[in-house]
Amino acid sequence: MSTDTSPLLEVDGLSIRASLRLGEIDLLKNVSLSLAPGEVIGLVGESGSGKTTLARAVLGLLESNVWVADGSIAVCGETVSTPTLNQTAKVRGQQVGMVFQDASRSLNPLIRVRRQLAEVLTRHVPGITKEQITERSARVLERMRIADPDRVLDSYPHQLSGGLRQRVAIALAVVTEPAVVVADECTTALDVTTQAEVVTLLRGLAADLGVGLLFVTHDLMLASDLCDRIAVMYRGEIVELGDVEQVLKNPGVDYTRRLLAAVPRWNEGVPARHA
Ligand SMILES: Nc1ncnc2c1ncn2[C@@H]1O[C@H](COP(=O)(O)OP(=O)(O)OP(=O)(O)O)[C@@H](O)[C@H]1O
Repeated sequence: MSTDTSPLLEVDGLSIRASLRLGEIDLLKNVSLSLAPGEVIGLVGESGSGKTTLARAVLGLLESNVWVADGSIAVCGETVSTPTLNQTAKVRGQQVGMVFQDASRSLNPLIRVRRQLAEVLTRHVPGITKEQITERSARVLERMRIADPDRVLDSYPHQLSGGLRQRVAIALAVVTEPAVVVADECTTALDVTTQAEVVTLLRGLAADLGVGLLFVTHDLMLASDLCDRIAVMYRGEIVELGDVEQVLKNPGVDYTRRLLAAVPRWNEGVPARHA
C-alpha cells in the first residue's frame, strides 16, 4: 500500500444545477470533501438530499439537464471537472470504478463474466496481454473471495446468485485497479448476510490496496460499520463531515440527531465497533 496520503479525490466548492421546465434549481451547493488513500467516506442523508448527484458528478454521469455550476473535482491530483471542463470520462473505469445498487446495471446479461472482465481490461489498460488479462481476472475473483472462479468466469450473470453477481460487479469495478471506487447503495438489494460479506470485501479494498471508497447509503448502521468518516447531506449540502465516531456519538447538527433518532436500533446503543 502506498504511503502517499495526498487526496485521491478532492471535491472543492462543488455546486450542481439542473434545468427544469419551470426554471433552474440547485441540486448541490458548495460541497467539499477529500478522500485519502485507504479511506472510506460514507455519504448519508435522506432521500433527495443529493447523495447520488454527488456520486454521479464524480463519475461524470450527470444527466443532460444537469451541470457543474461552480467548483471542481480532482482525481489523483488532476482536475477533471469544472464548469468549463469535463474530463471525467478519461478517469472513469480506469482511476475511478463504480458499483451500483443493482448489479444488472454493471453487468451485461448477454456476455459471460470472463469476457466482461477482459473487455474492461482491454478498454482501460493499453497494451495489456492475454496472459495478463487471465492473471488479473483470476486475481480479482480471488480478492472477491469467489471460491469457484472458473465456474463464475464461464457463467452468464443470470446463472449466478444475487450476492455473487454483486461481487462480480465489484470485481468489474476494481479489476483495473482504480484509485477511487464510488459505490451507490450497492448493498441495498442484498440480504443481511450477503451485505456483511460485501462490506468486508469493500473494507479489504481500502485497507489492503489503499483504494479510496465513497460509499453512498441510506443505512447509518452500515455506514457506521464500514466508514472512517461520514458526510451528512441535507438539501444539496454537506451539513456535517467528521470521523464516524464523532458524528455518530456526538452529532454536531440537529439534522444528524434527527437522522440517528429515526434508526430504531440506534436507541439500543451505538454499534459495538464505536461503543
Ligand atoms: N436530472 C435531474 N433533473 C432535475 N432534478 C433532479 C435530477 N436528478 C436529481 N434531481 C433532484 O435532485 C435532488 C437530489 O437527488 P439525488 O438522487 O441526488 O438524492 P439522493 O440523496 O441520492 O436520494 P435517494 O437516497 O433517494 O437516492 C432530488 O430532489 C432529485 O429530485
